[in-house]
Amino acid sequence: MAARLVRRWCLSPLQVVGFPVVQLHTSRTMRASQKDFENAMNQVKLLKKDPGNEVKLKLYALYKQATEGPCNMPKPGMLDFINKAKWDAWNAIGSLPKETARKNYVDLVSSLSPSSESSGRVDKEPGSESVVITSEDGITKIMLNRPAQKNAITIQMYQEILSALEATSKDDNSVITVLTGNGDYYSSGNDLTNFTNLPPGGIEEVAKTGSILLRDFVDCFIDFPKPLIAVVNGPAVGIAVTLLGLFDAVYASDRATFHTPFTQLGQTAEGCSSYTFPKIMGPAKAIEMLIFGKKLTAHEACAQGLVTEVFPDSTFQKEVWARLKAYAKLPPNAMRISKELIRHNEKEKLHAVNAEESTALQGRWLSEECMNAIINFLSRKSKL
Ligand SMILES: CCCCC/C=C/CC(=O)SCCNC(=O)CCNC(=O)[C@H](O)C(C)(C)COP(=O)(O)OP(=O)(O)OC[C@H]1O[C@@H](n2cnc3c(N)ncnc32)[C@H](O)[C@@H]1OP(=O)(O)O
Repeated sequence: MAARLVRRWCLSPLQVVGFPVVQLHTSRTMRASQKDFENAMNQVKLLKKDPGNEVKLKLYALYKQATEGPCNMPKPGMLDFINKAKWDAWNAIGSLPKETARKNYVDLVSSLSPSSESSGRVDKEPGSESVVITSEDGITKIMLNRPAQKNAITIQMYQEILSALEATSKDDNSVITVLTGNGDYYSSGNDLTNFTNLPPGGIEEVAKTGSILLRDFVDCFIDFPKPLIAVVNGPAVGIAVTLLGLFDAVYASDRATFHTPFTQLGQTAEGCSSYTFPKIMGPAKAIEMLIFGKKLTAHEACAQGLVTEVFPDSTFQKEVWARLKAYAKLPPNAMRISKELIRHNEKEKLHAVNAEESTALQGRWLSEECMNAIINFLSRKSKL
């Protein structure tokens, strides 16, 4: 769903909002600035990189102000996420004169033009896939690969990770499996735009299918039969943190942080963390994280038992991969049977917890608290 949203924006923000270009040819007396405005609109279509939702909302708002004046449209409903974010952006401009809006639009587009694009941030993506799966020396590496979006997990990525885990659990050449992130983040958790592209069944359908996918996804971690290691290369948020309670070892860079801002998002714990976190760190510390959204440093998470070991960022990759290569040479069947012995008594409980958490979230995703939080994120009124 997120990919679809981005693709829609990438075509052109103006195509998304459905404006016919001819609408702009209005007055001969405004031709000079009108021409700049039209050129700017064409430049937007030629942008090589998606400028991001915040900029696109600004462009949209300035475009509307420049062509129609102040926003006097009725406010879209709560569930109409995208139109509500656009309405908010346009309405926030107030009574800015049309000509100023036109000039601001032209200036903003020029700051995004190809020359400034080339001096901007470059994504270091080794491939275009959002999840990259590689196998070497008995190690299957599942790497989240959306560094520009802080490795936020889209619906498609959940499905790809799930399929990769299923395949690697049956692959005799794969001894240990690693989940990691490309770029500065491990993962910013669930992609918040997963909830914004509404199917015909509306938000209820999104919540229902999301809850089923979440349950299947987490079940796969509960049942994974071989050693599962998290290589936490940077900050982790939401589901990227909670799942760690189901891993067999968690190695973290000292740059990593661990944040579960569920309450702030109007949401509740998932990934079995309502059970694993109190068990790992005791209820008092688990509640600080899962209810109050306290962010832990890597060393704090290690002291609480969520992280196995912390490494200096400068040597993190080298040290961790050297260790994992050695572990992958250990007898695989002995490791698998030991894991089964350690984990099997908990499995039934974990599946029941996962089912409960997924059902609770289905309800949360329909709540006003959650919708407001997502709208706020999309319109960038607040950051965590
Ligand atoms: C099947 C469904 C299962 C659902 C399971 C439910 C899980 C619950 C959770 O995981 S809750 C956690 C959700 N995550 C968040 O709330 C994090 C939101 N992101 C942020 O707060 C910030 O982006 C940040 C703190 C992670 C990083 O801030 P920073 O200022 O360093 O960077 P930017 O904000 O500019 O981010 C760069 C671009 O990345 C996009 N992005 C980052 N995280 C997400 C995300 N979780 N969802 C969607 N998009 C995300 C961000 O929008 C920027 O994109 P842009 O350049 O296009 O604006």
